Order: sequence, then structure tokens, then C-alpha cells
Amino acid sequence: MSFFKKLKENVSKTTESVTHKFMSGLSKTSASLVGAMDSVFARGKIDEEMYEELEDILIGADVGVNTTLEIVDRLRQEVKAHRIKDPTELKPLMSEILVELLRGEDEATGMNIQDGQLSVILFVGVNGVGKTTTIGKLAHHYNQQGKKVLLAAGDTFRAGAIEQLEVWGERVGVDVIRHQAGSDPAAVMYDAIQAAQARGADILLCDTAGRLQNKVNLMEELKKVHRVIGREIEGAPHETLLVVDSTTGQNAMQQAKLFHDATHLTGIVLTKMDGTAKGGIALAIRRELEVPVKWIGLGEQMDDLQPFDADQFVHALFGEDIEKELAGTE
Ligand SMILES: Nc1nc2c(ncn2[C@@H]2O[C@H](COP(=O)(O)OP(=O)(O)OP(=O)(O)O)[C@@H](O)[C@H]2O)c(=O)[nH]1
Repeated sequence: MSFFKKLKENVSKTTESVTHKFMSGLSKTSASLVGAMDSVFARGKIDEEMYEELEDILIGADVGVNTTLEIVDRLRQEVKAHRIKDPTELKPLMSEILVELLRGEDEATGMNIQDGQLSVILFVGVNGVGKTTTIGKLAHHYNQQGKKVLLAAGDTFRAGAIEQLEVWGERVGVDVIRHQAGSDPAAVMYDAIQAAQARGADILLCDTAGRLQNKVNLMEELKKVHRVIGREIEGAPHETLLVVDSTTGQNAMQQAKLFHDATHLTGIVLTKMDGTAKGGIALAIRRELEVPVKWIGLGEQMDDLQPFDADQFVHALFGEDIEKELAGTE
């Protein structure tokens, strides 16, 4: 039995609605990445040309050149080692390689949430990537779990950003700590931490500015915010999550490198996966940045932010093939 059965078994452990969210959210990427492989494999022959066409498909889905070469290399080795002649056997093999790459070595995709004490989560990323929406969705997620959540409006650069966060606060039913537009974001963080501690909050989600017009200032500001949070609570921020818009392709990769250099990122949130056929960026980011993707945005609704899961991700990409193979072998 191929790796498909194992994938199916792994995703069956979660609810059907989560599996469905991944499948519908990743349908465009599935078509561009896995659907496109069909015509390549239909030629019935494993040869150099086939590997080159596979590379083109992977690069076209934003998997990134280095990661693409690594995937195809591994595929070649497996084909050799197991003397595979039939290209239809390559899809399950490919799915296994993708899961391994997405999992990485540490498997540290969970959130560092401290039980019984305040956990501070800092969000960074450029404007418009979905930072505020992600904070709102995550506030909802933790609120649903019965945790007391507070939001810090650290994007003081744009007055609209503070109001937008307040709209989310109201929608979810959590308070927002804010100052006037233009004030020092580090001071907002200081006040937010005091408020969170005084109110016995479990989780403080901190928004930050994302203007890129002045990179040096932005990065200095983020470093200061980070420092102030760390001074108030040892070990905080417990997570520094970079939010990136997956529809921006390799641009997302460059942003990730920039922010990673300035603040120590502990995870990535990939938003708007449902709006792109180039979801292969998840692989490029995971592999080339060595920062785990922790959350994935699969739509605009409150519960469309899902914890990233390598099995769910790859299962969603190969969904049709998995169903076909399992139906044929029962
Ligand atoms: N389809 C889809 N849309 C999303 C997702 N996440 C966010 N969006 C949309 O992206 C748009 C921008 O999101 P915002 O949260 O305003 O972005 P932001 O990064 O906070 O922007 P600034 O406040 O300007 O920094 C909104 O219309 C969101 O509804 C997602 O996972 N899927």
C-alpha cells in the first residue's frame, strides 16, 4: 500500500470539517501542482524529460528553485532505489517527500502557550497581508477554548489600523488596549502587558505596524517593541509570528528573510492560501527559511485560520488521487 493510505489515516484523526477546509482552500494549488502532473505521467515513461517537466510544474507553483531541485532529486533516488518503472507510482512517492519537507526536523509547529500565565504573541508583517484579520481569527480561536484574550493595538502608524483591530475586538468579544494614533508602539505594549496581568489574561495578541517605506525605522521599532515585551515578562514574546500573503509569491519569501533578520521569528502565518494556485510557497518558506509555518489562512471567515498540518496540507493537494487509489484497492 502506498503512502496515500497513511495520509488518509492521519487526516481521519481530525474532524471532517477541518479536512474539508484544507481541501477547498487548497483546491487551486492542487490543480496547478498535482493536476498538472497527470499529463506528464500520462506519457507512461520515466525519463529526463519527465523530471524536467516536473521541475517546471513545481517552480510554477512557487515551490522555489532550491526546494524544487531537492524534491526532484529525492524522487530520482527513490525511483532508482526501488527500480520504479511506472510513473503512476510517483504521485504517492511525491506526497511522502512533500510531507517530510513540510514537517522539517523539529516538528515544532505548535504554539508556545504557557499554561496558567500570560503568553504574549507578537505579529509582524507588511501592510495588507492579513495581519489584523489573523489576530482577530486567532483571538476567536483562543476565546473558543475558554482563554481570556486581550489585543494590543501596536500599529499606531495608521489610525485606521487601530479602529480595524477594535472592530475585530468587538466581533470576537475581547478588549483592545490602544493609544492615540502616532504614539510610541512600545508604550502601547507596556500598557497592554500591565492590563493583561491586572486582568488575569491568558493570551495577549500584539499588532504592529507594517509600513515598508522606511525599512530601517520599522525594523528598529520592532526591535524596541520586542525588547520592551521581554523586559516586562521573562521569555516573552513567547511567539513572534510573521504574517505573509501567499498570493504575493516569491515576494513573500523576500519579506520573510527581511523580518527574520530583524526579529527572531518563531513561526509563519500564511494567509490567503485559498486565493492562490501557488501555494507551493509553503514549501519554499519552510525549507529555505527553516521557520515553521504555524497557521494557514484558508478563507475570510473567523474559523478559516487553521493550525498548519503537513499531513492535511499534502492530503488536500493529492485528495482526488488518494480517493481513487483507495477506492480501487478496497
Ligand atoms: N481569502 C482570504 N482573505 C483573507 C485571508 N486573510 C485575510 N484576508 C483578507 O485580506 C484583506 C487584508 O487583511 P487585513 O487584515 O486588513 O490586512 P493587514 O495586514 O492587517 O493590513 P493593515 O491593517 O493595512 O496592516 C482583508 O480583506 C481580509 O479579509 C485569508 O486567509 N483568505
